Amino acid sequence: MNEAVELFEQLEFRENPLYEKIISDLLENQYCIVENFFDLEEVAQLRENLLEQYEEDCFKKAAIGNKLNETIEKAVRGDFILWINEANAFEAEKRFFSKINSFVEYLNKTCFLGILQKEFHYALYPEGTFYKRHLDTFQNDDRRKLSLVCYLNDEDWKPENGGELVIYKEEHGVEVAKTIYPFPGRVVIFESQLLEHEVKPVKTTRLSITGWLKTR
Ligand SMILES: O=C(O)CCC(=O)C(=O)O
Ligand SMILES: [Fe+2]
Repeated sequence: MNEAVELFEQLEFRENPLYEKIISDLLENQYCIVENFFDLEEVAQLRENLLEQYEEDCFKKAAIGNKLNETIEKAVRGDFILWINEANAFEAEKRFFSKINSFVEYLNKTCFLGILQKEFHYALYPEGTFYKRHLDTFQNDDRRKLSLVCYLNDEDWKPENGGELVIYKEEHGVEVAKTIYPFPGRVVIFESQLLEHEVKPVKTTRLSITGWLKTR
């Protein structure tokens, strides 16, 4: 790289307190909860996009495993998903990706994680559905490094609605369960290959975007 450009890039780098907090939480706990990563206006627009496409029948029953190993298994997960294509994204989705991309760029500058790819899908859990305890990595694919879940529920979403995310992790040799409610605007980030987790049965339709930051 040209020296002037390199110097400019160094000068341009600004420490971001929010991203630094996420990174230190991830290093310490393997997961991190970020409140208001998206504001309620952004959440409302993404929710609208989700529901419109759901009503147009664009969603499909989520499967277990990747495309080489696809089995629909209602006993394991009951959500419906739609992959989001960044190349022909709606306005709200473009803003979503620009926030995600800025975070990824920061990660790559500061953590050498080598995130080169990402994939995100909308998810809708109808009443009565759940996702049993699992790890977000497939037998034939270990490229997923970080899982991100962005909740798109309504502002008046209540804990009685169920659908908590429970993350299982080891602390001082014992397993502890961390219960995380899907409040709107909240984003949960965790190490895809390390932390098992589940979605408890949902009592009211539960909306989210889930995605993975991947190497290669
Ligand atoms: O929606 C959540 O809280 C977690 C979803 C999940 O574990 C997954 O899609 O792999
Ligand atoms: Fe998962």
